[in-house]
Amino acid sequence: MDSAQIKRLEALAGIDLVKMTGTGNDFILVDNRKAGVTRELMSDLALGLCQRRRSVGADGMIFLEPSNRVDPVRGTVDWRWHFFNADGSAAEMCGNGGRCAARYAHDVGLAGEEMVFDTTAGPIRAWILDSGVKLEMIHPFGAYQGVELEVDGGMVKMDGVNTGVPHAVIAVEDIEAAPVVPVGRKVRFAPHFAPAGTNVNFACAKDGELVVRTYERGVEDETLACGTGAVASALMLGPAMGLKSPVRVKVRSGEELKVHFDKQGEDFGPVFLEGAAHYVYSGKLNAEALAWLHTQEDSPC
Ligand SMILES: N[C@@H](CCC[C@H](N)C(=O)O)C(=O)O
Repeated sequence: MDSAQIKRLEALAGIDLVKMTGTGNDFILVDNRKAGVTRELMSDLALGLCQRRRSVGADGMIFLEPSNRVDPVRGTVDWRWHFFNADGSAAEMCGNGGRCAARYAHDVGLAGEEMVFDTTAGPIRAWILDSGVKLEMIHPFGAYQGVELEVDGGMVKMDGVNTGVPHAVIAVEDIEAAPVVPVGRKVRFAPHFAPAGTNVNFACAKDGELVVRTYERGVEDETLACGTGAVASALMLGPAMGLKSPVRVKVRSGEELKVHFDKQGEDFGPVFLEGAAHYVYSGKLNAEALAWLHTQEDSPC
């Protein structure tokens, strides 16, 4: 990133930021009606602010804007988002970010307690509940079973499905010992999934729930939770492991998500994701939060 772009980003100093967490997956949110961040700055702003220890730190950044679209199936769309992973890449959908953004949209008056918002993956219906937020997900697609890939000389078998973003799901016996980062990263970048890549989940059934750990694309690490990953794992492994809808999914933070579906043959029926969405803090952007970008400037040589 050149110094002119960093200056344009620093000129956003003073805009309001909110930090939220959805079961340990954390996000910076911006009400873009007030902030007015232009589309061409969003990815770099996300990259700048999501850096942990040197900036705000988050798994992703979300810009919320009003919408005037009417969806033929889900009706009036209240607002739309631009979602970015911590590495600045745009993602089509995010389950934990979706719950956080829905609560924030409600609180800043972009929507009522029931709403529809637009993502790149399609419109999502959301409900604000006393216990958290519930999302009606997009219709999952592209399900596959039994794909085997060679990783470090051994074969790794996986199922997968797109629940808004692509997910591979690997069943394991011992979730604590699951090689989430070393194997997850190799599967995520495997030529089989190129060019989009995939998120990679490791899951096992324990005490009547599904325990899931996720290597996230765009964060390029294990995160404490992944909503679309919880949904993919519940859909692909839940029934085979004897877990009925709603499947309770325990994520790496130790918190729980609920996945509702109605599997009839190949069809999953309407799919819902339910869980917590909490505020962490609200503040104003300080230009110094982007200071670390200066050390990343393109070198002339
Ligand atoms: N954490 C999210 C998924 C965010 C997008 C993902 N990293 C991707 O690029 O596919 C969730 O809760 O679903």
